[in-house]
Amino acid sequence: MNYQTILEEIYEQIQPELTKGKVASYIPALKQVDSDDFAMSIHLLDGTSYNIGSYNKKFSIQSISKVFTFSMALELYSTKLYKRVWHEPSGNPFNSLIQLEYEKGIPRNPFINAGAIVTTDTLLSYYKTKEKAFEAINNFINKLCKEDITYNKEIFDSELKHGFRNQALASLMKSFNNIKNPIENTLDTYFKQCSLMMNCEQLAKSMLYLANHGEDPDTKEIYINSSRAKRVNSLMLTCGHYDASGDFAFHVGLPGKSGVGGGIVAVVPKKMSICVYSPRLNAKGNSHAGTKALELFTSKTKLSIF
Ligand SMILES: NC(=O)CC[C@H](N)C(=O)O
Repeated sequence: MNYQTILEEIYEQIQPELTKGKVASYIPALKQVDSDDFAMSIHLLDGTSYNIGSYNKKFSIQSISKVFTFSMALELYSTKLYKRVWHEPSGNPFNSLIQLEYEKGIPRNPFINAGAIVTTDTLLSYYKTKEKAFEAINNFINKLCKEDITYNKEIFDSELKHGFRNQALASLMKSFNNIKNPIENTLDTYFKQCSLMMNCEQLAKSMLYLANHGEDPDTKEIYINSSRAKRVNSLMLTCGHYDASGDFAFHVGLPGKSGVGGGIVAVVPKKMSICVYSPRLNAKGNSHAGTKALELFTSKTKLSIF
């Protein structure tokens, strides 16, 4: 299959979609992007990669970071992690508080904000300080993408200043004793992981371990064991797009994870990983053109898992 030609076709067909949707503004610093931007990268297990658009441009990975922190926490805590965060779709927006009150502070899954905050809290307990916890997260991703990435201080500060809902989620969970560290330390680490900056090519490369049973196809390093890789992929499929996860599975048919920075990563098991970027979001907080581009990709290649 000629993947470069497929990317070129998608690039052409996606143009009318690039002006639809809205860039996230509830974190003010996220607004400072070229709103009609588009990029897509594919990384195959044999190391070959294909790119189109502004694939070298870094953006804030936001909730895509939740895939990395969940992988790390699962490796450290195994099934004990599920006592503090479940593995069911929430059917609610990513920053919703309602279900959390009913369900006594146990978030539905690690890919909504509440679940990701708990996951980060478990890493903080393990690494003891917020500096060491963030360093471990940053190093984990550096290793996966084989480059040193950094966080954007302006985006981090903006989220810290405007993250009222996340503070509410963390406080509510603390009241149920499901946050073990001081809230400010857990949120500091969570906001930093969200403000990590990566480009499409780096993100696609970083996801390869999930297309390969948890193992780096290049170095053979095992990041997570194969049954845990299965768990991460299945949660990406069922929960990776919040209350649009069903819609994403319906139209795209791949495990995927979005972030409000406009990125989406997707995994074609045993074949490749993909990243697409376009900052305008649909009503559910997922990249509008990014979702459409992935739908075009699986339609053209028949590489959906279904
Ligand atoms: N969906 C997202 O990407 C949300 C992440 C964002 N940092 C938040 O907590 O609101």
